[in-house]
Amino acid sequence: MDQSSGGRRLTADTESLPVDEPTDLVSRSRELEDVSFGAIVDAEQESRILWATPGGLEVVGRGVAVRMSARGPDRFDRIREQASRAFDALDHDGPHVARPRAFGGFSFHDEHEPGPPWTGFDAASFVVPQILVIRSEDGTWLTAVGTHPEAAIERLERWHDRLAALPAMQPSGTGPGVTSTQRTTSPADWTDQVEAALEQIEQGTITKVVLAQSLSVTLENSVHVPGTLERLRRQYPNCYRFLIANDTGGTFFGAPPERLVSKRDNRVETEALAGSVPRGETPEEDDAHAADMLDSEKVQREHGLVVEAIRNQLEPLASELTVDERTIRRLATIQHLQTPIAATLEGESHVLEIVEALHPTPAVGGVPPVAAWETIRDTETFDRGWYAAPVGWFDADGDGEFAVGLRSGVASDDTVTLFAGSGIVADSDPDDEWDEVQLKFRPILDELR
Ligand SMILES: C=C(O[C@H]1C=CC=C(C(=O)O)[C@@H]1O)C(=O)O
Repeated sequence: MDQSSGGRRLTADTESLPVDEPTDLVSRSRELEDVSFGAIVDAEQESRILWATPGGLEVVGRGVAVRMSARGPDRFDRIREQASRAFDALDHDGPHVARPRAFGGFSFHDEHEPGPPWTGFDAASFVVPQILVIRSEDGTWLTAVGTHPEAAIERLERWHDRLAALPAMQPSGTGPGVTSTQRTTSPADWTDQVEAALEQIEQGTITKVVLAQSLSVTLENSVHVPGTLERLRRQYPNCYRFLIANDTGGTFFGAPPERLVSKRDNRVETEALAGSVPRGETPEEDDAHAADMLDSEKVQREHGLVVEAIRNQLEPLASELTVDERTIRRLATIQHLQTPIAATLEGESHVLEIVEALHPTPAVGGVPPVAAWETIRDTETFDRGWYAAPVGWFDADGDGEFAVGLRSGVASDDTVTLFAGSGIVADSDPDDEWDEVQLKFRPILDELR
């Protein structure tokens, strides 16, 4: 079975596919002349993905060879079970860089029920696309995935011809224009929310919580997400870029600065990214803001909580763990405090196990995690959906890479809903935190204007 429209659905509650039935995924690859990635994902009502890393890997995918989805607290395990059914008998003929991967992500919390603007975004959902174009230092590759060799080869050849007919370059265009914006949280509500969180911090229920806001942006014209991402690439070249479009019309996209995890064999790299100051108008002003952040006891404490939580989560899985020096991460509109963290895994782990262990770090959740989540749930008046949650890919070996879905928005029709948050610790000032959240809306908002 190899349906062009839906692919095989491996949902957690589908009992018709026995757990141990090997599925026979076949993939075939061939090298390509360069093609326009934007043009490949420029389709409507079809599942599409785009993934690009600061390290230089870029992937676009179309169609669904296999779909995996799950809900509930064991959603990470359920996806892994479905992945092993899909990938165990994989027959890939092509270089390693061109291998098939499953792309997707998770909602922030496992209680998530998809509804507008998150229609079609389950608590966990991944696809192995039927067509992948992969660009890296090893060249540009086209990979076709099917359920038997003839189908994969036929698809490969058909798409090779089709891509040759596409423009090699596509203009990235201009923003669609903003008609109006609507906040979920007024400045007065925000002050109340932050003060209530500060009270909880004083009482000792929590030490840190990341509170977020959402901003619904009504557009003059519908947004062209691939073009928006191309413009974001120029502004934020050292950030991830992603697009996940499901076949019901919703597209989650963004340019997050934060890596949740990358895993290759037994090597894991992650980071703590927390603490923010604006960019300055001049290099001197930039440096002064950065120096303020380095000197701030409050920011150091806020950041330290993230480093400690990541260390505690990774240590039981690692034979060696290194925490690097804190540095300044400078982006076009904001600067952050960043600590790279790396580990060698003790045994064999799937990247999804690491994702599960780390998410949510206190850079997007809080300390302690359960009480912080309760504060988020009781405070925020909107659904975080996939905002601030893991988004990325894994392969048949259990390797993969995930970013944190920040500096992001979900687009449908003429609306994009943006999300941004900020870490609240003792001594946080509601007005400063408000300003910080507005800065974090800017990457996407600036490209929509
Ligand atoms: C929660 C967000 O940012 C996180 C990442 C970097 C700095 C952060 C901060 O300083 O609060 C946040 O932890 C967001 O962008 O919505």
